Amino acid sequence: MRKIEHIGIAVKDLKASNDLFRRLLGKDSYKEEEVAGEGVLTSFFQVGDTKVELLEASRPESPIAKYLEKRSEGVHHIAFDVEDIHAEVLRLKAAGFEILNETPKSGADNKLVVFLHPKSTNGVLVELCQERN
Ligand SMILES: CC[C@H](C(=O)O)C(=O)SCCNC(=O)CCNC(=O)[C@H](O)C(C)(C)COP(=O)(O)OP(=O)(O)OC[C@H]1O[C@@H](n2cnc3c(N)ncnc32)[C@H](O)[C@@H]1OP(=O)(O)O
Ligand SMILES: [Co+2]
Repeated sequence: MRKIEHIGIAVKDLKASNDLFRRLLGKDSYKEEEVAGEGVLTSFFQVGDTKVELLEASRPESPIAKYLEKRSEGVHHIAFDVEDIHAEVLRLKAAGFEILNETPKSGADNKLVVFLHPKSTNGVLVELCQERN
């Protein structure tokens, strides 16, 4: 794990939350991107060498929709930047962590991503991100 790549925040209304974070951070989002496979609309703010990722559900069965059915808006996951996502999956699996998708899938912002189940990570949903070449 090289650094925290982003903090994912589940929101109900991406436009309203973009405005709020623009006022909070004093800067605009640098990218909005839909990840259809994940059922999310994302918006990214650069903060030093890490990012805030706002996430709105793009369809009812999205993990974000399910999350918001049970909870209020807020921090949804922590993403770590890794150099070799395949090696990290093997390392973490051997260390006893539950990997939700052993085969990396396409994420936002030109990444390959893997998620770990929060029950094996102290209740925090963890995402691994590797920059696509
Ligand atoms: C990839 C695009 C983008 C990017 O960065 O590039 C993203 O970040 S997309 C983010 C959205 N996608 C995901 O979150 C994918 C991984 N998530 C999942 O597979 C599910 O959400 C899962 C397995 C974490 C939970 O799904 P499930 O259907 O099991 O939901 P439950 O409500 O039944 O929860 C079971 C259990 O887990 C706890 N939980 C659920 N979500 C979270 C969370 N975000 N953080 C911490 N804990 C979470 C929930 O409280 C339940 O615990 P329990 O003790 O049983 O109540
Ligand atoms: Co994320």
